[in-house]
Amino acid sequence: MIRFEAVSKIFTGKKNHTQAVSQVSLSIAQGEIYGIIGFSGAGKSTLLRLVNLLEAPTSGKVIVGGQDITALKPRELRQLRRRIGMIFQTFNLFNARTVFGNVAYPLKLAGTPKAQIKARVEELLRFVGLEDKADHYPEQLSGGQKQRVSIARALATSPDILICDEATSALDPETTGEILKLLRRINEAYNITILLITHEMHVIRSICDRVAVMENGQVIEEGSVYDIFASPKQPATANFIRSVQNDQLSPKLLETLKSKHQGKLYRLVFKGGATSEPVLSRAARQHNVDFSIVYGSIQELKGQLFGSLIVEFQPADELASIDRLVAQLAQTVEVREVIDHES
Ligand SMILES: Nc1ncnc2c1ncn2[C@@H]1O[C@H](COP(=O)(O)OP(=O)(O)OP(=O)(O)O)[C@@H](O)[C@H]1O
Repeated sequence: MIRFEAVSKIFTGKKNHTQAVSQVSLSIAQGEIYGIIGFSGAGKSTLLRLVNLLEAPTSGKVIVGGQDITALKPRELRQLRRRIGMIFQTFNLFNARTVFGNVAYPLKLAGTPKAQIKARVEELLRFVGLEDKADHYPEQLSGGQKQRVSIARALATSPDILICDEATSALDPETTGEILKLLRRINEAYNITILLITHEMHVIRSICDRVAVMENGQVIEEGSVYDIFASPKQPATANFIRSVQNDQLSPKLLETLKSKHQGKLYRLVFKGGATSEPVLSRAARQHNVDFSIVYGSIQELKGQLFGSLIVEFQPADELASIDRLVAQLAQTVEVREVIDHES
């Protein structure tokens, strides 16, 4: 379906050159959900943009559906782009157009008759669960709803490939889960090949079939999600996976922590906006629970903060409810009780 053959991309500036993609060879089968991971600057976005020729390769071939796209004429390229939908972290909706207008846009460009546009847009809005929002403007929608609109727009011309550039990175955990479910449904219903880049390992874990790891413009490792996670071969892959998971405690450390803290231990994973809110102290006060932070880390990845804390909860008085506290926290952060081993 998509094949990169020894593809390189060099950006040439006035003073210096940047080799963003270096001799990449990869094959992505039709109907696969394929993830690309790697640290910032590894070349992921550039590789993605080569698939619809938003960037042209400096050398090598990009074959899509059996066609070498670098050899296409402008008209053929426009046709190719109709077969490839793309969604972004920032949604990239037209703010001055309604939801209907946004989804209809690519069909208008393709010269589709009005009645067909109406039927197709209504079908797509039903598919993404936004049939009642056709007349709304993007600013009236939540992040998750905006991403649904951009997905409907990307699907308008019935593409066989959907490219997702950090599509869930601006969303909270629950909305991320819903969008991932939708992507899975699209993949199954239409047999669309999905190529995505993300720095969120749980995205890879929950929907991808295979994954490639990039470093310095090269694909250093590639394989099934299970193999890459369970037994990374390259030290850089292991390093990347550890750094973004950042939450595996060694059994020895866990044992030490549990021996020092008799109360219930919970792991809280904060991401995005939740890292700057006093969610923990507020909820603990409300439910009369004392907490102490046992272990934790905060890291920055692609400009976003990710925090992982292990906290001990103890009732402050007879009105305390740890269960209610946990239920409240679970609305904004991931919460799980720390048991004997961590998976
Ligand atoms: N248009 C451009 N002009 C010059 N250099 C560029 C351009 N686009 C990307 N680069 C450079 O190419 C390299 C790879 O960038 P790319 O955005 O593909 O990486 P990435 O893995 O997607 O990173 P991130 O996760 O931060 O988006 C970087 O060194 C970047 O600065």
